[in-house]
Amino acid sequence: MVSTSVRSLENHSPAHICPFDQACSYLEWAGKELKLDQGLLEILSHPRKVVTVSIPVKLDDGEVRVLAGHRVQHSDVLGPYKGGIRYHPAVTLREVSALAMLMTWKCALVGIPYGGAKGGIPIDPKRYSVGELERISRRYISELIKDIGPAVDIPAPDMGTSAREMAWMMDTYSVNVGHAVPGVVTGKPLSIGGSRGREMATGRGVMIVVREALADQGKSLVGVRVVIQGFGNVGCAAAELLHQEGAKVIAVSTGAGGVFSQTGLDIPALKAYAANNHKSVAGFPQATPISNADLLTLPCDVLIPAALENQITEENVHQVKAQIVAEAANGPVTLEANLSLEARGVTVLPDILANAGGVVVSYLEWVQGLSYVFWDEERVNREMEHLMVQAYRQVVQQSKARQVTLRLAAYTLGVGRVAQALTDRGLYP
Ligand SMILES: NC(=O)C1=CN([C@@H]2O[C@H](COP(=O)(O)OP(=O)(O)OC[C@H]3O[C@@H](n4cnc5c(N)ncnc54)[C@H](OP(=O)(O)O)[C@@H]3O)[C@@H](O)[C@H]2O)C=CC1
Ligand SMILES: O=C(O)CCC(=O)C(=O)O
Repeated sequence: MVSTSVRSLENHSPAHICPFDQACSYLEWAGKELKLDQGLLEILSHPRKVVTVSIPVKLDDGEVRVLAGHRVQHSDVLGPYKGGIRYHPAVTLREVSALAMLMTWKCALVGIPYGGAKGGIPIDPKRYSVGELERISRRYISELIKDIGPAVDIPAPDMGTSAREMAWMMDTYSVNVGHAVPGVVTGKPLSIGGSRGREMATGRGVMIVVREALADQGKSLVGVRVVIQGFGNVGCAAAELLHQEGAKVIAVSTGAGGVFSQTGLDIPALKAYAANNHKSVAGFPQATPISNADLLTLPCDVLIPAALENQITEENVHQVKAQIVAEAANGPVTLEANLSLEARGVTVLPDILANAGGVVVSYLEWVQGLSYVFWDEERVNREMEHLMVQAYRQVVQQSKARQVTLRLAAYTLGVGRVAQALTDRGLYP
């Protein structure tokens, strides 16, 4: 019944493309390729649990506002629910449900023992003070106290949240249960059991997967022209690491617009500039301003959407000129646009593979916490790289074996593993 309610909710997605319908379409595509029973697909297209809580918050000026806080738990067939928490004005229950489903396939694909979940609050964090954000985060987690835990559901950062919010959430959970429980969230500060390497992990995973895809085409990262939409946790780390490896990052953007340089941007200087400019890249010297729409259609070798879903659609896909599209964001390319890119021979590195570095290091953080042994950054990066390269290779192998694109290969692996586990556990038929 829960999923019926998710499916019947109105879509308020900005581009009028429903992220949950998109996620279900990708699932149906994989299910068809795997010849899964309709009943099994029906189970997989329904989140197991959907929670929406009210978050009353007293603002600094004395006004009381009641916010909605969502947590969608899609599947726990392979292990505890796992997935980030998003603070963004466009958050809806359907979007969170889509992102929760993607987490399930992602964890299964990279072989970590988790299910999938996601959370979100429809707010623009830039419009709230630090004190207000702390009150919102603490109340949200208090309301979800019975639904989360280190063996039940483990949140992490996503858009608009970071180690700071995870620390507040870990503290609130711990105070409620009466003792410190670092394992209830990942992406925490190092001081309370976070892992070295987590902050850069998603961007590092993107760099690794792009590097492997280029190597399969007989190329290296050196001199490759890269365009990145989004300069937050993921986009900035990807830019920095690709720049370090010799790639030429020619354009990046934030919500307010982007900057472009034909000869390549000085990424360390741009990072420092954005840090002092409210995280915006606008006005960066020695670069030309560019709109987000134009940035997506720049001639380049690698295009990395690292912001929101539904950025490459039927409307603009024919103008995309990249040879490789690496989905650092979740769901940035619609199914129709993906088919169009694939038909033109563009290599699409799908989200559940390309951005899995974050959840992989979250897993390594959880493992370190449970064993009370913490690793140096070199070891974390090595273990992560091993899992990412292994997943990439499995996707390539599946693509060859089934004669399908990397997208369908990744989805058949992720969905197929969850379907197998569901059957083995006796949950189906
Ligand atoms: N954090 C993580 O570990 C992981 C994140 N992801 C995914 O990566 C994506 C980005 O997440 P993350 O980097 O953490 O989020 P952040 O909040 O750290 O950064 C988001 C970036 O995207 C920009 N942005 C927002 N809207 C637009 C827009 N319409 N056009 C261009 N840029 C825009 C923001 O700019 P501004 O500040 O102006 O709004 C900001 O630079 C999301 O899809 C997320 O789900 C996936 C796996 C793990
Ligand atoms: O690190 C995590 O647990 C989740 C990261 C995430 O939300 C994602 O991969 O989309």
